Amino acid sequence: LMWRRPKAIEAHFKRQGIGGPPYRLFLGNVKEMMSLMIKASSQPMSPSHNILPRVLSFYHHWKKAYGGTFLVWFGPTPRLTVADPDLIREIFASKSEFYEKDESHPLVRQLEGDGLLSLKGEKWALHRKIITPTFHMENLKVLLPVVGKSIIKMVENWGESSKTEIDVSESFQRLTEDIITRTAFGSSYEDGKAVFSLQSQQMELAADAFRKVFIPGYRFLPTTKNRRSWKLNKEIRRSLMRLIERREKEAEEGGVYGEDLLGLMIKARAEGAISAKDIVEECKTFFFAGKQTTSNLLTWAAVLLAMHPEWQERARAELLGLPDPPYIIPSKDQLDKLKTMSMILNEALRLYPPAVATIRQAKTNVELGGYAIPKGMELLIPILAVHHDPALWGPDADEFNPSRFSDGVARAATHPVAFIPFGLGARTCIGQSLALLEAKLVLTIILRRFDISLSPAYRHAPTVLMLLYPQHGAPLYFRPLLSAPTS
Ligand code: HEM
Repeated sequence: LMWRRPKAIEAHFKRQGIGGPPYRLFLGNVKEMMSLMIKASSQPMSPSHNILPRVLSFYHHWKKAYGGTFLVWFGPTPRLTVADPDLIREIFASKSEFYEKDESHPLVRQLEGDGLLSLKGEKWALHRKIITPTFHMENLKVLLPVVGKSIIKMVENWGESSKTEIDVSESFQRLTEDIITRTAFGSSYEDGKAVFSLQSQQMELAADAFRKVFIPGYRFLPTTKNRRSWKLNKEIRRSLMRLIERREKEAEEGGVYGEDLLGLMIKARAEGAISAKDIVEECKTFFFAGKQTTSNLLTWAAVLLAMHPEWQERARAELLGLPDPPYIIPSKDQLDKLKTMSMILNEALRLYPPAVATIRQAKTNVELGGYAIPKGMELLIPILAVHHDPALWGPDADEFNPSRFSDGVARAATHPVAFIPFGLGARTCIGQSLALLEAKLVLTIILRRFDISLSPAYRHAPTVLMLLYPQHGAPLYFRPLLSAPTS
């Protein structure tokens, strides 16, 4: 009980040499955090990659006074920030049995679904086991030609005038939505598309509500938007249930369930392992976890290539090694060999990680790198801050330099756990290889056809609303290359 009292918690950590901004009644440090954030996002920044002060302004601000590990109050909830890679390794990997996911905000929960991202314990382990084969290499391989076609369709009318301005953050969202639909629903792509289009509307409503999260009780008011959201939810559930039943019948008749997410889960349901509601929630989770993350990576990668033409040239030069004719969609093996492309994507993930932070909760009293952490304590891992730390990455930490990855990910920094865009350990991102393969394919197809540059309308303003995204969009110019493939 003692841990519930702010002064006692502050004293507990003070004794261990950990400070932080002082607790204030009810709001904790939320007021200061909000004003730091509002100030940081009130205007675009210079086109530099030193984005920590703008994106995680509270961490940047208090780190100067209290060091990298400090106590901060999200209202009545204390969180300990942990940016030391040795401690991060303990939390995610070597002592992960002492930590679990935190309870997410009900609005976030509604967005992300009650699936793999938030499940705990045995239920999580079971679902992870059922779902993992969705991402087996064989499945990804057959996905590539189909995905390649959607990408080519996307860029088909980009080069109509000599300079076409495209807001890539929107185009990439539509594309990743298409890809995640194929991964999740396989042969039922068309029906899946209808479900995910409802889910997309639902996400927009929830994101809107999320912005108003500081109005207590807001989501319980029967406002027009909330009523729409309830209706959407019901519709999503109903159409998914219909789809599940149809696929079940097909499987009974044909004997195959399919290796897509839906097929694997329907099989598990037939074996009595999971319920229909579990399937609905996992579909939501996939949509949430797979769509925005990957489209944000693609957006920042395209912006970085536009800002750094010398790396654009190097990436394009590497593509000359792919077999002719260039409009044939490259295979997984060919994409795996694109070393410069991998380095560029890693550097994009380092400087602009779509997931800027994550949280864990101590399941028991536990010792973390010499600190005594009380049961229930929340730990905030500021992924973005770790990725920008000069102590790990050197004095050029804020510069775009893909070469730092030339000897592999583990050797890019002074510590192998300095690079964690997909998390680490048992709860590492399940979609990592899909995301990277997808990103490589998209960039390959684009770089072969276009020169990318910033539109004069582009304003550099990375910001965070759950994920890292460009506050004012990402308008870029795509100039067709003379030798671009014609098909
Ligand atoms: C560039 C793209 C992506 C990034 C940066 C990313 C990032 C992450 C991170 C950091 C985590 C760990 C969260 C934590 O430890 O608290 C995670 C977990 C997860 N990701 Fe991704 N992700 C990406 C793409 C995808 C895709 C394409 C999918 C699905 C198709 C996906 C599905 C998931 C799921 C289901 C989990 C939870 C895994 C578990 O707890 O067992 N992600 N992701």
